[in-house]
Amino acid sequence: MTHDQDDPRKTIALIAHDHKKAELASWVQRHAGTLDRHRLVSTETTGGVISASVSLENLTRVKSGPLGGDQQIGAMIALNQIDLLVFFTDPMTPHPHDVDVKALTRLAIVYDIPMACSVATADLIMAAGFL
Ligand SMILES: O=C(CO)COP(=O)(O)O
Repeated sequence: MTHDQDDPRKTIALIAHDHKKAELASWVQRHAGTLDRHRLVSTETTGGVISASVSLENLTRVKSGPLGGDQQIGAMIALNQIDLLVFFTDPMTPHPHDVDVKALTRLAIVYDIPMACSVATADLIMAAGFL
């Protein structure tokens, strides 16, 4: 995904662990009008669940998280191509790709981009008028 400096749209990464995908899909549904004015990028399975519940013009998908998708999004953050990370993590379930999850959230902090790991924080970012 290219990042055109003259394009006023932001790029938002949307990711959720399996037990949080429904929550993310309903959050996206609630904010679809605003979100779809921007570029959206999602890991494969998350993007599928979102697309099944809400139709979005601007959603592209990278690989599934455990197959490298989290690292793809992390690389985009390192290239300054992501403005907001909405990543609903599941703190109750172990994940085989936990190191990738940690690397992704770490890079969001390193590059100081807003990151929401829960509905409450994601709602606050929307209420702040960030998008
Ligand atoms: O595993 C993920 C985040 O760590 C998300 O990947 P999927 O959207 O493919 O399930």
